[in-house]
Amino acid sequence: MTAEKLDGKAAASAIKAELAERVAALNARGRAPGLATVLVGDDPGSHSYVRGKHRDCEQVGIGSIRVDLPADTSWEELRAAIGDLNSNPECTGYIVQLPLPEHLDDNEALSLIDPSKDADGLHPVNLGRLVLGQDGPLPCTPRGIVELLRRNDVDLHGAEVCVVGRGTTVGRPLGLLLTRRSENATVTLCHTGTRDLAAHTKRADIVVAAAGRPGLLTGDMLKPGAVVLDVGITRTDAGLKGDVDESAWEVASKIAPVPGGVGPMTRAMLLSNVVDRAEYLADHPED
Ligand SMILES: Nc1nc2c(c(=O)[nH]1)N[C@@H](CN(C=O)c1ccc(C(=O)N[C@@H](CCC(=O)O)C(=O)O)cc1)CN2
Ligand SMILES: [Mg+2]
Repeated sequence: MTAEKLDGKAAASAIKAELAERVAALNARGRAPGLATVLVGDDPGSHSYVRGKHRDCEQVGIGSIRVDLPADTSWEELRAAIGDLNSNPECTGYIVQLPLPEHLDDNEALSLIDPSKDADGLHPVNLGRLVLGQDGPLPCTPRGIVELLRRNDVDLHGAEVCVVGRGTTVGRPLGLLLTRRSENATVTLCHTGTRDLAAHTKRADIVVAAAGRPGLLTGDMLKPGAVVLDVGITRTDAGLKGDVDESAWEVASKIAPVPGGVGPMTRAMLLSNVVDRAEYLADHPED
């Protein structure tokens, strides 16, 4: 068996075309959305993701604001930059690019964002809303995974899903999303403390590899015909490496690879969160 590719690039382009129409309608109503990014430091990966986010905004007609701060930014300076965006009416949503440099705490920074402008769905209030099953912005990678599966007719209802990785941007919120009544999957959340990882992955209909360990998931760890989503991105001298080993292609039925799988969906879902929020504000001007 050679697995079929779950093409995140193609799905993201289709989503962006849909969003461009919604943005044009918002602009015509005088309710233009505006996304801002806050980037601290010189990490080349983060710079490339932020560049991509601004390019995406331009493609769909969303105005964007870029706040780049040096690696030695103090906590007070970061707090001031976030405060400025909280009160800037041209910014309807924004993100703080993660990870921040060592001396700044990611979670403390996220908690300073006005939850109503949290385009990443990572503010504690919005993660709490996800726990409670209330509407709100969803973290972009988990939302992108569910959307990529939906657009490729992969049924989640009753499916056994094994998520490898318990980080706050992917694994943990993905577990919450997949176990909502609307998705109805059964989730096993594995991590570095899991005793026998293969025993869990082998039972799963769908495996999401988000551990950041290149080649971790091999074909012999999969049930034949399983659907696999690779979310681990590691930059090596030989290029980008995902968590999924080549051998998985001979066992799985579908694979979302790195690059070209979940990554482009993460970017498209950020735009979706911004447009969803701008439409809500257009319909509820009193908020
Ligand atoms: N504030 C946030 N920080 C981070 C998030 C996030 O959702 N919000 N996720 C990741 C980084 N990220 C977006 O910020 C992201 C990662 C990867 C891609 C992507 O398109 N990947 C490509 C490969 C790109 C490459 O060449 O490096 C792919 O998989 O095809 C987009 C966004 C951590 N930080
Ligand atoms: Mg830090």
